[in-house]
Amino acid sequence: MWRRVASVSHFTCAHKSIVNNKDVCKLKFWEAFTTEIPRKDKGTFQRDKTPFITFVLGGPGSGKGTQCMKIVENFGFTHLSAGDLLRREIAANSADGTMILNTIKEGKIVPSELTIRLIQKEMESSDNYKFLIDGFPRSEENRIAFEQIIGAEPDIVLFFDCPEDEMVKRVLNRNQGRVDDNIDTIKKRLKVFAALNLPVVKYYLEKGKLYKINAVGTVDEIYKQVYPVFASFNFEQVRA
Ligand SMILES: Nc1ncnc2c1ncn2[C@@H]1O[C@H](COP(=O)(O)OP(=O)(O)O)[C@@H](O)[C@H]1O
Ligand SMILES: Nc1ccn([C@@H]2O[C@H](COP(=O)(O)OP(=O)(O)O)[C@@H](O)[C@H]2O)c(=O)n1
Ligand SMILES: [Mg+2]
Repeated sequence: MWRRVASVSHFTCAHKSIVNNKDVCKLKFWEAFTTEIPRKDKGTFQRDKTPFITFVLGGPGSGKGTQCMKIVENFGFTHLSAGDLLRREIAANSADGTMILNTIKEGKIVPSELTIRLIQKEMESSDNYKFLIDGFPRSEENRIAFEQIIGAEPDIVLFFDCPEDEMVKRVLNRNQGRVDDNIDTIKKRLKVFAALNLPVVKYYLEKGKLYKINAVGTVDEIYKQVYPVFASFNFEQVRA
């Protein structure tokens, strides 16, 4: 039913980045990573165990998590939401739990090393090689620290472009009991998004890795823009 569309909104041949990631495979993290992970894909996508990393960016309520669930369902990615990993630390009363809670309440960014450690742990314990890293990097500092600690860059970056009033409406209706889904914190998060996250979006636009998605419309309408991005890589489809 789905067909690859010719006008995928990207700014370069995203396959080009595969070459980049083969280079970073020489780094320590990926050496350990790739030797431990058996290939499960049978598709035409040839990466020889090299991780395929997608960063998923967008303001609060732009629909990142919702679209990630659909990508997981269709293309068998492992979804790592930075926010969910941080909230799990709070729920587990970990040593950093209180600091994370206070940071999230203020709509600020948790120190990069901590968030990256959580992401790295999940990646290393996964037997998948396809990752959606949702809500990360939230700042240039996040981005640079990931490159330094993990030694890799994303293959592609999705950016869900959504007007502020729509994001506010969605967050206020989210009803997940989150401490940051109130109007005061949302205002702070939107400011942080504009000041710290949009420069990251610009960086990946200039690098030719960005796929800008119009995040206004129904979930299915938005996914019709997302699907062809992944279909173009010929991953084995879990469900059509
Ligand atoms: N296209 C859409 N139209 C209306 N509501 C949406 C849409 N996509 C997601 N939502 C709802 O908006 C809220 C925020 O979505 P979510 O995926 O959690 O966004 P994010 O992870 O970017 O903060 C959720 O309640 C979700 O069900
Ligand atoms: N890379 C990240 C991601 C989230 N966070 C914190 O976690 C909060 C919630 O992130 P989230 O990704 O779950 O939020 P949504 O964009 O999904 O609404 C952010 O507002 C930050 O306070 C962070 O500090 N660093
Ligand atoms: Mg989310």
